[in-house]
Amino acid sequence: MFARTHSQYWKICSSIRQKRYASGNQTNIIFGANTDVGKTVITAGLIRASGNTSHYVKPLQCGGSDQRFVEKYATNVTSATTLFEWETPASPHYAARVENKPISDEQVITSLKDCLDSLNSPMTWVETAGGVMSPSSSSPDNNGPHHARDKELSWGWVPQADLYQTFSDSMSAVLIGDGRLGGISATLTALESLLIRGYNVSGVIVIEKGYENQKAIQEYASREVDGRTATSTIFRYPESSIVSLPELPPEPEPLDDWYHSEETTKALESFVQVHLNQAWEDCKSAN
Ligand SMILES: C[C@@H]1NC(=O)N[C@@H]1CCCCCC(=O)O
Repeated sequence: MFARTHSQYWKICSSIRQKRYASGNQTNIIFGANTDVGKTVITAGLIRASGNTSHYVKPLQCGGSDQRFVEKYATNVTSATTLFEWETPASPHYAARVENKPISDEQVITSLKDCLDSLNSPMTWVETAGGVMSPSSSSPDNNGPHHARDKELSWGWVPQADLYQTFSDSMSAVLIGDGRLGGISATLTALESLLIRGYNVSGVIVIEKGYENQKAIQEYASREVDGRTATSTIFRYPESSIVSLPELPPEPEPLDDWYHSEETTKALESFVQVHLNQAWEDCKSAN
């Protein structure tokens, strides 16, 4: 299943890799352990922490506008773009069907590639929609044997981890974990889904909700596997790879104080400066 998706876009992928490495640009892809875990809040925080030359891209948006949130809270963002949007706040495959607005895998990948080619920035942040295995947008053109399909309509889709797999070795992945009860399992499941697809996962960031989920994820990743710690096989810097952020204030309170707090600022700045940059070097040298 994965090999087919990969080979389908292989040519596009190679050209992306060559161009991105040649220009020294770094592209990060943000995945979530689930929807509503704080992907956009953290992406805006990472952009705030990464200086003045960051671009934000949201390929699929269903209801609301994460782009507007990023523009509001990360005022240093150089550009923010949404590629495809639907009004229905639901899974992209469902929103596409109910609004009769199909977008195929190929359209998403080609449009994202064109967008990345047009940006000349040291740092780009691509935010996925929902969780790692949440569906892509559906389309009658998504009709390969690997597409999940509705029998009557035949508008197929793939999990987003498969959709973006073509970028797995040209982007550095960051997983936003789930701080809720049940979030340890959701985060570890999402992490494994990314790793088996070959993504370079540079770290996991969790907004805590009173359950110390980050600690459990770090403990699990640090256990011994075949005489080595699991963390050392996944993350180069185990201590700084799995990061926790303080609980968010209750809605609709603004997030300015949360972003300005020492705990949030320090955690995100060190993640961007030390960890992500190193992860990116690793990603480059592996190619
Ligand atoms: C509704 C939200 N809007 C958006 O742009 N992303 C979210 C999509 C959530 C998809 C969840 C599908 C699932 O995994 O069940």
